[in-house]
This record gives sequence, C-alpha cells and structure tokens, in this order.
Amino acid sequence: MGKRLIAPSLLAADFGNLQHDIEMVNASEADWFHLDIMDGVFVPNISFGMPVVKAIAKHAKKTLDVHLMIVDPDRYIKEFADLGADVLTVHYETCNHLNRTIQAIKGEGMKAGVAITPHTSVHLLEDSLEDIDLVCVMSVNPGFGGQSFIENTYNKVSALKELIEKKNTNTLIEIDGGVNATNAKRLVEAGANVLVAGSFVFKSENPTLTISELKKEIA
Ligand SMILES: O=C(CO)[C@H](O)[C@H](O)COP(=O)(O)O
Ligand SMILES: [Fe+2]
Repeated sequence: MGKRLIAPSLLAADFGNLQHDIEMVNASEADWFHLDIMDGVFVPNISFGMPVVKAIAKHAKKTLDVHLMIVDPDRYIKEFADLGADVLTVHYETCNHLNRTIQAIKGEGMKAGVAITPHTSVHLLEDSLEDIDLVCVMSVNPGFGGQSFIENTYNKVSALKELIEKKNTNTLIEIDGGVNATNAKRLVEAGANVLVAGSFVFKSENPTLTISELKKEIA
C-alpha cells in the first residue's frame, strides 16, 4: 500500500483566528498543510498571498503543500521556497514549458507538483511523469472551497495510477476538492495518496475528530 495522507486546506479556516486553526492541525492526525494561492486571473477568486503564507509557515509544524492557482507561476518559485514551501504545485494549464518549471521548483529544493483541472486529461502528463513528484487531480473546478466532488475523478485516478505503474515512477496522486468521509476510501482504493480537505474539516463541529475520521477511512 502506498502513502495515504490527509492535507487540510486552510482556505476553509477562520482567517480571523488562523493561529488557532494551525495549532489544531499541528496537534491533529493530519499529515500536511494545504495552502491555496489564487490570483483572480487563472481562477475567478483571490485567496491570500505572501504575508499570510509567511505567518502560516511560522506556526505550521508539518509539510507545507502549496497549490498555486496563478498565471505564469515561474515568477514566484524562489519566493515560495524562501517562505518555506515543501511541495510546490503549479497548474498544467498555466505552464508554457512544464519541464522547465518543474526543474526550477526542484532546483529550489522543493518537491514539484502539477495540478490538472477536471477537463485536463491525465494522459497529457505521460511524458513528464518521471519528473513529477505529485500530480494534483482537481475534483472540482479550481477557485473555491465548498464545491461538490466530481464523480469522474475516480476514473482519472485509476488511469493516472496505471500510467504511474507503467512508468514505474514514485509520483504521488493528490485529490483536491469536495473530499469527505464518503468518497475518501474509494479514492485511496483507486490509487490516491494525498487527500486535501477544506470545508469538510473546518466547517465541521469538531475538526480534530473529523481529521481522525478521514484518517480512519483511508487506513
Ligand atoms: O484548491 C482548492 C480550490 O480550488 C481547494 O484546495 C479545495 O477546494 C479544498 O476545499 P474543499 O475541501 O472545501 O473543496
Ligand atoms: Fe487546493
């Protein structure tokens, strides 16, 4: 069995009390922090930028998984490395020269992730898989938390898992959007390794327990 991790997305956290929510994740069974950076151009929403990432990094004690939903991400690779990102994920749809971007991320000492929106085929990554540490399969249209999970994601995960096995790479599969206790198990059974969960965790009555519940689902 491959890695099975939970990455709460702080997009759904209480921004007026961010330190409280970060400490909750630190003390929980969660594995990573997922940070969503949106520019209002690639996606129709603006989330938060460098000063907030810096403040999060100061308190977060787990892997920082940064999901860039911004055009021309090459401009900010070094800055995110300096801020403490461990995994830096760019969107396939925003890169003119994907391989160059991946090399630049690794050159800054980070793991390189590539995200694909629901309409982008996993097969487009076939020739780059050996260079990619993580593929983030978006299971909602990027831009907002709290949307419903797109069912076709299971097919995409299975197809991607097959490609990874064929190429024999160590690429992790991450699922982002609408993850909850109902779809988590089926996702890891299809081959997913990292499940991002925003609303399901932070809008629940007891986020710590909800994280434990998700961990149990994927154990
Ligand atoms: O990248 C994202 C949106 O573009 C978020 O990470 C994702 O939506 C998680 O939030 P939720 O679990 O509420 O769907
Ligand atoms: Fe995300």
